[in-house]
Amino acid sequence: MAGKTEGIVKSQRVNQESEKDNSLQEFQDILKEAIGVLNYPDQVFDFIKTPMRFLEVSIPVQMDNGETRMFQGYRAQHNDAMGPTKGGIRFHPDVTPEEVKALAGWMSLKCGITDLPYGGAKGGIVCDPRKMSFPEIERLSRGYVRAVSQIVGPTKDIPAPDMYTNSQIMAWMLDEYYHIREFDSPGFITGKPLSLGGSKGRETATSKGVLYTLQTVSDLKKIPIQGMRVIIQGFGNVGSYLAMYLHELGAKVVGIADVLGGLYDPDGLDIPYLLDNRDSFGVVSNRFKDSLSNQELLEKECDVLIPAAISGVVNKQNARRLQCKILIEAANGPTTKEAIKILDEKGILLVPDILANSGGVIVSYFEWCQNNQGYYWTEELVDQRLKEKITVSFLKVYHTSKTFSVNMKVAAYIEGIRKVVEASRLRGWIRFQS
Ligand SMILES: NC(=O)C1=CN([C@@H]2O[C@H](COP(=O)(O)OP(=O)(O)OC[C@H]3O[C@@H](n4cnc5c(N)ncnc54)[C@H](O)[C@@H]3O)[C@@H](O)[C@H]2O)C=CC1
Ligand SMILES: O=C(O)CCC(=O)C(=O)O
Repeated sequence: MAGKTEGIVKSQRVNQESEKDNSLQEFQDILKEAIGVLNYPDQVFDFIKTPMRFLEVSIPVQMDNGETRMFQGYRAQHNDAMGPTKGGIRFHPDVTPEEVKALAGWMSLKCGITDLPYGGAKGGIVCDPRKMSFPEIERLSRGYVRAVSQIVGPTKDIPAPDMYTNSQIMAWMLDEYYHIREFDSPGFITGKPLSLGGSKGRETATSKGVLYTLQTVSDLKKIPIQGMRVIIQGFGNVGSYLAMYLHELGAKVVGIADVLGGLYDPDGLDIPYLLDNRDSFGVVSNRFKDSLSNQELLEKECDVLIPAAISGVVNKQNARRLQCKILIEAANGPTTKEAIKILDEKGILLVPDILANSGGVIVSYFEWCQNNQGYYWTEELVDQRLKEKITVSFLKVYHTSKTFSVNMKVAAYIEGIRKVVEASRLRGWIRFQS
């Protein structure tokens, strides 16, 4: 085993589970607070607190042993006033209807903040892809598309990757959709492989977006990225590319974690080595001997803490012990509302998920535009437009937080809600005096 990382780090085989998933309640509580700041009537809260459409499906899948197993799947469409709905599909054993509904609501706000012509959606399947063969995952992916095909489509609801799904799964889903609809539009799904109409830069878009928000914060707070000590929880699509970019820019990535535990080195981890040795599910910590748990890692000293895995990991149990100056939410919903209050008291700046991780959906939008045009952009153009859009969105939210004297979380909700409500009012779906 080579590199600086040898012998220093490791983790217990502790799967750091979040508190019981409370995402929908979290979404609704902050929604209510932001609607109060905007002085909108209570009916606005009732209008957007839950998705306008929610589909639950049972998917029969033939397993490799010949038996049929049933899987539960969901698709939530939060609000389509701004355009077709948009959002990823998550494969995870802990997926619940409430979580999918919250994730769809967050997508609406994310699209509102970033000015995308979409509403929010999200899908999920209760499964553990780490324990399935590729043919089983393919049959499940195709079965999901058959089950939800009535409500999705390039002008209705456009799926994409999320946790434990990737471009190969998008390719199977696209192929299945073609069989069902006989409508050859690659714009049915984004995050596809390049050879099937994917966009350059989508694979790295979410991590690039997080990086650009961090660069803006670094300028505002005068903390240079060079030498910045960063801890990242999650070493999958988002966390691993982010670690690589930060490492290349001279930051010291002192900690990373995956589902099995955390690795820590105050002198900086050997990121290229870890990238070369992680498996296809973003796990690398099992290559090292135990010394540190995933939970302990979050509490280590650093300048910037970036949860990039699951929800609820920063909560009232550990928030007081955090030692970072800035927390950037790359995952969806990693910080509970009680924890956000504690971070406010401690003077820790939180950059919220619906802003920080919006790079993924921004480049998904670019992919959909390219599919609709049939004209494909260079990686430089994608990157330049992503940087521009996410930086403008960041500054808008930052300005709103100052105008209303609220934290960045509430400010981001305010910006998202404004757009969803404006589009809904113009359509005549909701009426009120303001
Ligand atoms: N992929 C994308 O484009 C976007 C992803 N996100 C969010 O970012 C987060 C990560 O997504 P991806 O990187 O795509 O997922 P991924 O499936 O590529 O990687 C997930 C990573 O999290 C780790 N992990 C899983 N459970 C964990 C736990 N209990 N404790 C610590 N680590 C754990 C895994 O070991 C893996 O390293 C999710 O919250 C997702 O919703 C948000 C916007 C877009
Ligand atoms: O790329 C997309 O359309 C959606 C990505 C996503 O699911 C998210 O931002 O949480």
